[in-house]
Amino acid sequence: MNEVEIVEMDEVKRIALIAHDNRKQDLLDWASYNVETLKKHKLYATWGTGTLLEEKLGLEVIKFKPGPLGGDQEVGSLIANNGVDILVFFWDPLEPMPHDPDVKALLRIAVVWNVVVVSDKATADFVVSSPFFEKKYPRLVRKYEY
Ligand SMILES: O=C(CO)COP(=O)(O)O
Repeated sequence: MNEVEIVEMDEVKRIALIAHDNRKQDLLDWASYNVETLKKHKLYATWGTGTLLEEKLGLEVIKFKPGPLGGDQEVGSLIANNGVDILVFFWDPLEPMPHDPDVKALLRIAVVWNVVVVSDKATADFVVSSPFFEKKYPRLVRKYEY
């Protein structure tokens, strides 16, 4: 058995929000419906997504660079340093991107650290209505040797 440690998620979740251009409206619609809930949490986003969330919904967001210019990697770095509890990443399943390796790396590192990963509205609805969304949650993370 691999050794694991508990990394407690607080009541206030650290949520990274990212959407590819074809999915930005889907993310905006979901965030708009849940805006009062999202206001209670700490939000991060890549530049384009964060700007929309600020301008359209008035959310307070800590923004990273645009996704294709390193923003996805910045979010990945935050995950590796235990700075994210939930990654809401509405990625585009129908269009190849110049930064596909960054997208894959971000999705991969989120699984390495057992972060909650959301890629579509159905899962987003389940996650936001989970009792754990506003409660502490003992996240199990494998203890890696290095
Ligand atoms: O390309 C993205 C994620 O891979 C999204 O980037 P923006 O939020 O900066 O548009």
